[in-house]
Amino acid sequence: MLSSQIPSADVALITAGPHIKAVTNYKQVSRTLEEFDVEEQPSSVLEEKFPNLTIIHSAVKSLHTKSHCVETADGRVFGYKKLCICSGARPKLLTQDNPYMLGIRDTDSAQEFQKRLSKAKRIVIVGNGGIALELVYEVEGCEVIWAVKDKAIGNTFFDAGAAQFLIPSLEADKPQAAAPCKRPRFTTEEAAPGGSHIFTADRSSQAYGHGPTDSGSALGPDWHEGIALRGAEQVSHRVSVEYQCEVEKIFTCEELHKSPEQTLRTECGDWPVYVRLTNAQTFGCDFVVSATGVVPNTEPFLQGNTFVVADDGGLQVDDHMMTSEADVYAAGDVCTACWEQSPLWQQMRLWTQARQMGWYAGRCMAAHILSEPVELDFCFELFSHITKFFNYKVVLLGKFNSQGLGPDHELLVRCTKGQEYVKVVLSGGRMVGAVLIGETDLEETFENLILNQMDLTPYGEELLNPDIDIEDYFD
Ligand SMILES: Cc1cc2nc3c(=O)[nH]c(=O)nc-3n(C[C@H](O)[C@H](O)[C@H](O)COP(=O)(O)OP(=O)(O)OC[C@H]3O[C@@H](n4cnc5c(N)ncnc54)[C@H](O)[C@@H]3O)c2cc1C
Ligand SMILES: NC(=O)C1=CN([C@@H]2O[C@H](COP(=O)(O)OP(=O)(O)OC[C@H]3O[C@@H](n4cnc5c(N)ncnc54)[C@H](OP(=O)(O)O)[C@@H]3O)[C@@H](O)[C@H]2O)C=CC1
Repeated sequence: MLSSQIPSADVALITAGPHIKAVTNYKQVSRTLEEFDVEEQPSSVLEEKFPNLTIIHSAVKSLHTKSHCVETADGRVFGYKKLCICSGARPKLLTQDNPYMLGIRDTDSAQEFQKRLSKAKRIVIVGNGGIALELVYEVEGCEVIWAVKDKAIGNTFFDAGAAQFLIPSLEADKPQAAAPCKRPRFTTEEAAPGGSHIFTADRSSQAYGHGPTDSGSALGPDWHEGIALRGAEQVSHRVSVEYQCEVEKIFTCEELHKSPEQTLRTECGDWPVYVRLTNAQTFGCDFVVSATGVVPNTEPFLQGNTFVVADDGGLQVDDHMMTSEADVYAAGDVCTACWEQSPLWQQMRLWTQARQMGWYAGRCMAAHILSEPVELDFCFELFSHITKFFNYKVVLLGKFNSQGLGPDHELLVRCTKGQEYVKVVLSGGRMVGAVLIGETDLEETFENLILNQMDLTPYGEELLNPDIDIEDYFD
């Protein structure tokens, strides 16, 4: 964006990773919904496209905001007029430096996971968000113990109703895999019918350890396509969910023998590592995956500077993506949106938002240089995300999980077992959020209803009547 907005300016992209990730097959699905792939591309492709762009492969070691320069690990110093920090995030592991604990973020950590999985008979996955949801569905040939601290699966994306809809997919055999990806999207250095029903719910809603200098870009959508996630056993799916529990202790047999706790010693068997959960169950396994969220990669930028950092560790940015330091912007997973937000948008650390923020930050930087006005982009009006879980298309809109809403909101749900799950969140009779699982074809209509804040009270439950063509209805 920056290179195209100011062709006369020198633009440098400094990256610690060996590859450049590019957005391909971009498709605007509706006003705010977008779909795209993420692929590695040689630096030369981008440099050819933008003659004013130089790509520098080295990690930033330090930032000197007063003198407006950055120093890279290979000893070079680059001055800047404007700087945008887009250093992403890294896995927030349960424990650091445990050889039996893995996080998944980039190509290298995904390959390490794949390698260890190929020899594994049982793994424990901790966490209840995006990565855990993907892994429990994709992993085959290995028993999976999934420890979640909530009452239902997928708390970051779903409520208990949607979780209930998805659970049978974990228990059934997986459908025949789709045509395999012709080529892997990422490389490493080395290898360049049930019946429909409708009801109104009640009113209360219900690996790693890489430092910043050796971290690669986060994997993109469909990262597991093209890599086999198969363990050492002849089983398809075998997932046991341990609800409402956290990890109390992770230990090896050797540690156990030295332990004064007699009771624990009896739990020792042939597994390399053991996980004791707060529900008093202990599981031996080959390794543990900590899929417990991310921490923004801010380290090399903080020292000697006075950035205001948000509670979640991200660099605070205003509605122009500016940090508290002059001429320094931030976008993507590393930043925390601290402007007065639209009541229908919230930040989630996702590809979609990283792309939108990067694009908007580029526009803001250019506008500031050219002394032009710039307004907060429309994409921040409404939260929207398209993804896939358990082989279902998933669309999330607005306050899809009733985030921040008081008790006076209403949920409408329509569910057809094995086919679709549709949930609408209404506040004061107006639609403020929706979860669409399956091929519902409702995203555009619901997006419009959320954006135009039409009073839907007269329609009541008819809103989700499967016999009414809602698209026609609101045309
Ligand atoms: C396994 C997995 C699956 C995911 N699936 C999805 C999905 O399906 N849909 C979705 O929307 N989101 C998904 N995400 C989230 C998404 O990948 C991230 O939100 C997104 O990549 C953030 O983009 P970013 O540019 O801010 O950070 P990143 O993609 O992490 O890029 C940060 C870049 O900064 C570089 N860097 C870091 N420190 C330095 C330094 N000191 N000097 C120089 N360079 C540095 C890194 O090398 C990297 O290139 C997934 C994440 C993971 C881990
Ligand atoms: N398809 C998609 O859109 C995908 C998106 N992603 C993104 O990639 C990033 C990394 O994914 P992921 O690591 O799954 O992060 P998420 O933020 O999605 O989920 C983290 C999960 O771990 C839980 N958790 C946090 N701390 C602990 C703990 N100490 N013990 C047990 N559970 C804990 C969180 O609970 P709580 O919320 O209560 O803190 C939450 O359920 C995220 O930004 C995610 O949005 C990843 C994969 C797929």
